[in-house]
Amino acid sequence: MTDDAPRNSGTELQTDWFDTIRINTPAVERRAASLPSRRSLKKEWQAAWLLNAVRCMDLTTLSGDDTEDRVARLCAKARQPIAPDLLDAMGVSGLTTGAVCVYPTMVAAAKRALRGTDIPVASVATGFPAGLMPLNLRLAEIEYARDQGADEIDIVITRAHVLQADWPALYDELRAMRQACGPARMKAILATGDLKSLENVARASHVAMQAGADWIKTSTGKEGVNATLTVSLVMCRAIRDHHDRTGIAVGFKPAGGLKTAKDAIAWQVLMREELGRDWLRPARFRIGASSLLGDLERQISHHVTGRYAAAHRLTMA
Ligand SMILES: O=C[C@H](O)COP(=O)(O)O
Repeated sequence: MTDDAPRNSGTELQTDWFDTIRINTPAVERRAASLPSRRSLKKEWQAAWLLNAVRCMDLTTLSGDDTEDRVARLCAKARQPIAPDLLDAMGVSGLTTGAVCVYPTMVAAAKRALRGTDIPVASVATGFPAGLMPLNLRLAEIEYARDQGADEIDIVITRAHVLQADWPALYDELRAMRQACGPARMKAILATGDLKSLENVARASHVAMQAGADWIKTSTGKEGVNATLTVSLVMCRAIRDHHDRTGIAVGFKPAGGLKTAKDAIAWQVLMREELGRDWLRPARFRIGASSLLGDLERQISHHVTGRYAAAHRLTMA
């Protein structure tokens, strides 16, 4: 999969774009809650959205007991996420996931396992998930992952800069990370569950985009609260505002807790309603998930065969 979105070269820090932002939290929460039911998808349309969720997925393993064998199995799944007979029945071929996402020391194994495909390898870095390491070491970790062959780097921001409203510190740090990424694209993980308010989510989103993040991502998956439709709505509106001001299209990645096909549909409805069809492509939308693929397979199998396949029939992620 070639990523056709131009890089986000960033802008100067522009705090006036967000420092007076106020968010009507109840209204945002009501809008977010309405999203899952906003589109009653007909059967064949629902199957198309399920397939789209697969091609936009960063198939992820970020566990302390990860091994090269597990990464190789994950990559085999990324190459063929849905059984060929099911795809044939739908007239689809060549479906892969959007990327594979691993720890830096697993990047080389992932690159080997994906040889011959154009599936990108994403690597977390910068002291994932807390990010509390000296900056020089965080930058070195980015460089290590890049040199191992990572095509995308998922960095984590320093939450304290947001909680203390130290926007220059956050911007400068993200600029340095963007520089360390070199040719690799940068996703900025905002760890929204740690940011205390929706205003802070919006502000951190703007600073990350101004600093040159190619995507903004909700969560590491390790916070107490990870991706929600409410924070995702706020981030998508920030993306839209940034695009209106600059013409730069920054991508969005919800991560952490997306487990079911219903989740995958709900977030795609959000993207369609808030940002439009162009944001339903892997270049601008990724779902960070370690177990979502299993339910997508089940639902796709049900769409094709009319029954739920037994677990052993599906090579779950
Ligand atoms: O993107 C990375 C997340 O850790 C995935 O979270 P999950 O394991 O809840 O799917």
